[in-house]
This record gives sequence, C-alpha cells and structure tokens, in this order.
Amino acid sequence: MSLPATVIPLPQPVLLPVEGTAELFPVRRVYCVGRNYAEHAIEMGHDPSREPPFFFQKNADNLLPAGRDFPYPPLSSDVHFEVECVLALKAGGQDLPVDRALDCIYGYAVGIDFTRRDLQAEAKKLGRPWEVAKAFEYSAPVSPIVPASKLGHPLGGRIWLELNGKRAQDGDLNQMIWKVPEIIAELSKLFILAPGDVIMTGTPAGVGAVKKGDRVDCGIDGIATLSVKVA
Ligand SMILES: CC(=O)CC(=O)C(=O)O
Repeated sequence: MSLPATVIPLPQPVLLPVEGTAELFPVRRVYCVGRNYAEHAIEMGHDPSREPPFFFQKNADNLLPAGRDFPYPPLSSDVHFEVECVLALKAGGQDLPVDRALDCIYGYAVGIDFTRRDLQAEAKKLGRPWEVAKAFEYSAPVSPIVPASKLGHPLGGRIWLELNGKRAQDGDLNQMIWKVPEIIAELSKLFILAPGDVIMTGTPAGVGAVKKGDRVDCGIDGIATLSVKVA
C-alpha cells in the first residue's frame, strides 16, 4: 500500500534493535512507573506504604539505542541516572486481567531513565507536570530488546548500575512494588495499550548525578547490559 502525499516529511519511526536478529522493534509510546521500589521511594522522601507507584511518560524519540553517547542536556546541573527494567509490548488492550498481562510482552531490556532532578524538584514544588524533567532528548538509553520467546518472563534478577566503575544501584526485580503483570494491568485501566508500547518499570535505590565524561554501565543479570558515556 502506498502512503498518501504529506505536506511535510513523515516523522521517522523509532526503531530499537532486537538481540539475535536484524529485525527492529517499532516504538509507539513510552510509559514509566514512578517509585516502584520501596527504598527508592524512601530515598526520594516518600512513604511507599502510603503512596502507591504511579505513571508518567517519555516520548518515543527520547529512546537512545545502545552504542550512542548520552549528551548532557541543557538547563540542568543535576542530571540523575535511574536504571530500569524495560518491557516491549507485542499486544495490548484495555482493562487487561493480571493473569493475561504477560502475554502482551514481546521482550525485555535494560534502560536508564535520565532525570533532570533540579527541574523535577521545581516542578514538584510548583505542582507542575514532569515532562521537562523526564521527557527530554536522548533521556532514555536502552539496550537491545531480548525476546521473551528466548528468555521467558523473569520474576527476579539483579538490577544494577555502576558510575565510573563504582556500584551505585543494586537491587532485584523481585523488589518491585507493582510486579510486571500488575503494571500492565494497571496501565491498561488508564490507557489503551498497543503493540510497540514500551514500559520502564521503575528504579531501585541509589540514584545519583552524572557529569560530562562519566561512564555509566548497567544491567539486569540474565537479561542485558548497557554502557553509556555522558558527552
Ligand atoms: C522520583 C522519580 O524520579 C520517579 C521515578 O522515575 C522512579 O521512581 O523510577
């Protein structure tokens, strides 16, 4: 089928590499879970027993495929790393039951939710949205996606991040407050999920600032690793 003529060039699709194949994963939306690990909620000054996790979004074209440097963004002097387990969906729907949620997952990756913490603090103080802190250019480096057909659906696994070779974040996927099927079910109450959606599932404790020249290595044991230079 040929595409209709457009008045401006068509935006480029966002395509992520898939481990073990030359075929690519096309991205539709990027959802993120906030404060999904109790110790991270506490380090950010919140009580996880009183406030459940919540959602926010990044833009699809904020994803930065592996192998590229992360350019330090403008208008911030406090950019933080947050390592996360990333889900890539092959199916979606609305009001999905928890026991069908895993069927929606195409694969898993490790990613970083870079955050302009100073702008986030200001937004929180003023009751404003978080996009300026979260949804900026190149703010989400992500490893190649590993298909669940090869991996299965990991319930646990060490998730870690090293800054210049020193371990900063060290958690386990089994520490998530909302587990992966619950995240998908909760999100599908709010939005119609679809193939191509990507979900960043929250970060464990130990977040911290980067500066130009830093090297960030992160991974989820048994799933993927990712190395990013801050340029
Ligand atoms: C406090 C945050 O930046 C929220 C977030 O991204 C997370 O908890 O993960």
